[in-house]
Amino acid sequence: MRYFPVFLDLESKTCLVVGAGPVGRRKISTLIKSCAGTIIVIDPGAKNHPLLEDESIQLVNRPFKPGDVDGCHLVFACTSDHEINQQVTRACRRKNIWCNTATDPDQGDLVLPAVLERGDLILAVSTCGASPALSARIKKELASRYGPEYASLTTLMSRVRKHVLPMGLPQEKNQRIFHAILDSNAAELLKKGDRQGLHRLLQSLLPSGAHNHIQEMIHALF
Ligand SMILES: C[C@@]1(CC(=O)O)c2cc3[nH]c(cc4nc(cc5[nH]c(cc(n2)[C@H]1CCC(=O)O)[C@@](C)(CC(=O)O)[C@@H]5CCC(=O)O)C(CC(=O)O)=C4CCC(=O)O)c(CCC(=O)O)c3CC(=O)O
Ligand SMILES: NC(=O)C1=CN([C@@H]2O[C@H](COP(=O)(O)OP(=O)(O)OC[C@H]3O[C@@H](n4cnc5c(N)ncnc54)[C@H](O)[C@@H]3O)[C@@H](O)[C@H]2O)C=CC1
Repeated sequence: MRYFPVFLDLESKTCLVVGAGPVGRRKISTLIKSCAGTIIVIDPGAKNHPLLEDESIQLVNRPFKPGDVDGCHLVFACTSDHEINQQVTRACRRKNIWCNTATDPDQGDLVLPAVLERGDLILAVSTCGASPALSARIKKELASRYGPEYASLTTLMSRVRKHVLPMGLPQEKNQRIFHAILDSNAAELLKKGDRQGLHRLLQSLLPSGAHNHIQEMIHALF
């Protein structure tokens, strides 16, 4: 495997995006959504884009200088100028800072996947730089297979787990319960908005000790 797949917790981390064109803005948008701490954006020509008005953004309207990477945990070089992106990656390398580059992936430390977000279910597709168009295509296919009901299914499964694990059943029994829900039509019931159907389904699949938590498990899923 050319790259190590991972999900980063960026809360309270400082991230820098150099270049706020369409490509840089895609990175900024994901950073805002994943609650990164401070997001510094450097671009001499950054226009008044609504994205850049987010309170987590510190916009710097001038060209990049190597010292800009100081104190950053993660840096994105997103200008369309290879030489500038190389200056960014070199500055990061000198300071051991993780760097992504939009123009010369091999010179950076990480590449970004195409991301489908369904609440806490995140489907990320990468071709390790081989074909971003293929990643985007597969993401689109996944979006039609895994609709918005999968955000609710993920919440439901997390709540079921939270109630079932403390019951102290053998691990195989827990596994059987979780897989039985996933093998059922739970996703379809969520999609159809069939609250009573889901309640009945959980009653038939969960151990009786968890039955008094079913209301709580399905709360606000519809
Ligand atoms: C290596 C990587 C570096 C990185 O940015 O981390 C990189 C590099 C490059 N992309 C280029 C082109 C395109 N990139 C896209 C789209 C996306 N590119 C993304 C990631 C990555 N792009 C990383 C590898 C990901 C992987 O391997 O899967 C996505 C998944 C995520 C994101 O950017 O947030 C996002 C999908 C968003 C979505 O739909 O979800 C399209 C769009 C399309 O099809 O519409 C095109 C045109 C079609 C094509 O060229 O395929 C070029 C050539 C530019 C030129 O021609 O000058 C380079 C440079 C090079 O390859 O040298
Ligand atoms: N990784 C990816 O997903 C993709 C990467 N690309 C590559 O990414 C590059 C950037 O794409 P776009 O955003 O469309 O380009 P763009 O040209 O629209 O935006 C680049 C931004 O960088 C800024 N910039 C220029 N010099 C700078 C400096 N010295 N310091 C700070 N900012 C500076 C510009 O003002 C501009 O706003 C393209 O050249 C392309 O090769 C293209 C498509 C997808």
